[in-house]
Parts: sequence; structure tokens; C-alpha cells
Amino acid sequence: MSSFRELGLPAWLAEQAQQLGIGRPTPVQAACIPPILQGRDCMGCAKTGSGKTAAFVLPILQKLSEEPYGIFCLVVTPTRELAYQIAEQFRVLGKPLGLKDCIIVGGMDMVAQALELSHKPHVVVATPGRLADHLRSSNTFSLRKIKFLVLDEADRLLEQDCADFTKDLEVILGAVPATRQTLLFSATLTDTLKELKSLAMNKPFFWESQAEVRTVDELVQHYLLVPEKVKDAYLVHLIQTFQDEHEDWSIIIFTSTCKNCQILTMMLRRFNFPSVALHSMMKQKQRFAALARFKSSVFKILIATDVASRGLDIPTVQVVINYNTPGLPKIYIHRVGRTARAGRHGLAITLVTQYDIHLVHAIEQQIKTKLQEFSVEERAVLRILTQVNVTRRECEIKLEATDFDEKKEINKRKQMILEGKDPELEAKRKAELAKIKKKNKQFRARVQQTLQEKKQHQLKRKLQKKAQPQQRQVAKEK
Ligand SMILES: Nc1ncnc2c1ncn2[C@@H]1O[C@H](COP(=O)(O)OP(=O)(O)OP(=O)(O)O)[C@@H](O)[C@H]1O
Repeated sequence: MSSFRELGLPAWLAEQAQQLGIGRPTPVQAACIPPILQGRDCMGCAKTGSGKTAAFVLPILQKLSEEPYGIFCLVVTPTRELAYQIAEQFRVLGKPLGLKDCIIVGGMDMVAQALELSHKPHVVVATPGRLADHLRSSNTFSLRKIKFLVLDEADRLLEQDCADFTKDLEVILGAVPATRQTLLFSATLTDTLKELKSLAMNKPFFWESQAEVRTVDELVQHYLLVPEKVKDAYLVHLIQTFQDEHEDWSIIIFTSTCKNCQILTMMLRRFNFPSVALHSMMKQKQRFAALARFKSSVFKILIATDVASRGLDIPTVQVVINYNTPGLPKIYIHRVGRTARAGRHGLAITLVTQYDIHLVHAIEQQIKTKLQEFSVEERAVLRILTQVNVTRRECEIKLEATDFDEKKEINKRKQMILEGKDPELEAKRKAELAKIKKKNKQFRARVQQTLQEKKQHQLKRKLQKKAQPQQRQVAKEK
């Protein structure tokens, strides 16, 4: 494989990368750096932990060193934590240039951010919502002269999921020049390829790793079949086992809701596991503090929602536990990709209830590999079952006393107001939608029943018809 110098990067940058342990280019870097240096748009789809960040940071720094001005590059990414991580890579690799960066994310002081933007940093790393807010409300900075637009986790930015970024992206795309170079990266680009191609119009270079299996070879993947009601006991048992068997261990547990994330954290703490939560209901400062303490191994367990499933690079994570089976294979790919990064080994265990088996099949089909069953000593789980269930209930009661649900509702309403929606109207719309859905469901059930009855009736007649000649024959014989 070629060296960074052979790919066209200057000595100072190759040396800087070397100092950070980025010695020889990974395949995605070897493939994407030359076309980016040639001025082409680029779409890079490579496995989690394969070095996609440096694949765009290094060539951008090279170009910046040739023509240094601010604001030279804009990076948009879906989560705040990821924005900080990317900015850090720019800052460290671009140190010899005296690189100035600026991070624009929600939950932080907007006035201070506006001031920083007006000082023309070389690189702006932002989440879509807050950057769009600045663009709508301020004229103290301009993105009209940027040379590079990077969409990291590009497919997530274009998805119209619960956090829909498309409106904010429209504002951002309207503020950047058409003659920019556009770079799009993710471990899962293929679902949104068409939309992405319309963004990268400058002779886009598309690179996808050829490997059939979509997860890395160093990752051992298991499923553990558990009845819904005893999931917590299995979880506690799994963690206890890791703690007993490993000196140096670190686990991320993914769950689907903020509330469950909070309850699990409280519950695991009751069992004296050094745990910390990360979810979107926490204040931003708490989120950063939680992540920092997990990274520095003060806490060995991070319990998170999917806010942490993409991009986070924490080399010490050895195990990922999916407390719930992800509903989409690509969420699974990103979650388990928080371990086994940059050639290290890792383990992923997905808890699967009887209702989730079809989801596991969908995951296996997508990642082109089979998950192996994880065996657990059931008697050991049964021994702690009652104690775990009682502890969980106590934690639920404690959380209910803190108005967690109410706060969530208030947050939702705040978000709607910020998005220019009327919470009352939205509630009405949702109620009407639910009514229609219910009616449709009832209608479908009625149709189903009528069809069933018709089928049974036809079958009965068929049987009767078949029976008639035989009966006649019997009568004749008599
Ligand atoms: N050429 C290299 N040699 C060794 N380590 C590298 C190299 N390039 C990057 N790394 C390291 O690999 C780790 C993962 O890189 P990075 O976070 O860019 O992965 P990614 O492909 O963006 O993953 P994800 O899809 O999860 O976001 C980082 O710690 C990074 O410093």
C-alpha cells in the first residue's frame, strides 16, 4: 500500500499524521485522498472505524495550506459530540498551520458562537439545526466563499427520521457556493445514494469498500435470546461476568429511549457498576461531561441512545450490548461499530426477544454474516432475577417522581416551537392521524374476517360436494 506522501500529501502533514499513529493510509484514505486533491467531489463508503475522518481532513488541510483563508471549509455532522470529535482531528492534524476552528452545535451559547463565526475560522464544524439558526438570524458571517463542504454521516443527514435535518440542510445548501467541492462519507451510504449524487455534482468520485461483509472481521457478533421480562437480569449478569473476567473493560449499552437509558443507568449504579448515561434529554454540558468521563475510564459503562451510535471513536470500548434489537440494519452497523475500531478486536451482543427474531434476520441479511448464539448460565440469571426486577421497579418509581415524562413533553413542545410548528395543532393532527389509523386497522380486520369466513364457507361447500357422491353410493349399496 502507498504512503501518504505517495498519495500527494506534503511531508509536514504526513509527519503530523504519523505522530498521531496514522502511519500508513487505510484503503478508504488511499482511494479518496488523490481524487480530493485533484479537486473532485467524493463519496466514500467504508466500514466503521476505517479512518474516514482523516480521509477528508488530510486533503482539506493540504488545500488550506496552499490558500489559507477563512471560512475555507464547512463540515456538517448529525450529532454534537461528533462535531467536537471532528474539530479535534482538524485541530491536531492542522496544528502546524495554526488552524482556527469553530464548533457550532445546539445546547451551547449562541452569542459566543456568532462572535467566533465573525472571526472567520478556517474550518466550521456544525450540526445542521444550530448552523441553520445562525444563517437565518445573523449576517456577521458568510459561507459564500467556502471551498469544501463535508457531510459526515451523510446518509443520516438526509434521512427523514425523528430528527429531520432536511429543512436545515436546505438553508445551509442555499448559503454555500455552487462551485464548492463536496465530500460525503458514511459506513452506510447506499440507501441514500440517489439524493447524495444530486449534492455532489463535480465529477463525483464514488468509493465503496469491496468486502461483502459489512462489519469488520475483528468484531465477534452474538445474539442472546431472552424473554422480555428478564432482560434486565441477563444484562446485569453479562456485565458482572465481564467485570469478573476482565481487568480492563469498557462497555457501551444501547437502548432505544431516553427514559430506559436513564432507568438502566440508575439500576446499574444500584448494583455498583460504574455507569453513566448519554441521551438527548440531558443538558449539553452533562452530555460532554458524561462522554469525557467514559473516555477517561472513570466510568466503565456508557448507557446511550442512538445519539451515540454514529461516529464516536473511543478506542477502549471492547463490548457493545444492544439492549434492544435495532429496528434497522444500518443502526445495528453503526452501533456495533463503536467497538473493534482501527484493527482492534471487539465483541457485540444483541439481546433478542421472541418478537425481534425477524429483525435479526434482516440484520444478518444486510451485513452478510450470521450472528452466533451467546450462551449464558441460566441458573445464575435466575438467582438474581427477583432482586434485579425489584431494583428496576424502584428506579422507575424514583424517576417518575422527577417528572421525567413531563420534562420530555416540554422539550418536545419547545422543539416544535423552534421549528415553527404549533404544538396544539400538531397534537390535534397526531390525534386525527391516530384515529384514521385505528379506523383503517378496524376496516382491514373486518375485511380479513369476511375473507376468512368466505374461505371457510367455500371450503365447507367443497367438502360437502365431495361427500355427496360417496353418500349417494352408500345409499345405493344399502
Ligand atoms: N491510517 C491510519 N492508521 C492507523 N489508525 C488510523 C488511520 N486513520 C485513522 N486511524 C484511527 O482510526 C480510528 C477510527 O477512525 P475514524 O473515526 O475516522 O473512523 P470512521 O471510518 O469515521 O468510523 P465511523 O464510521 O464509525 O465514523 C481513529 O482513532 C483514527 O485516529
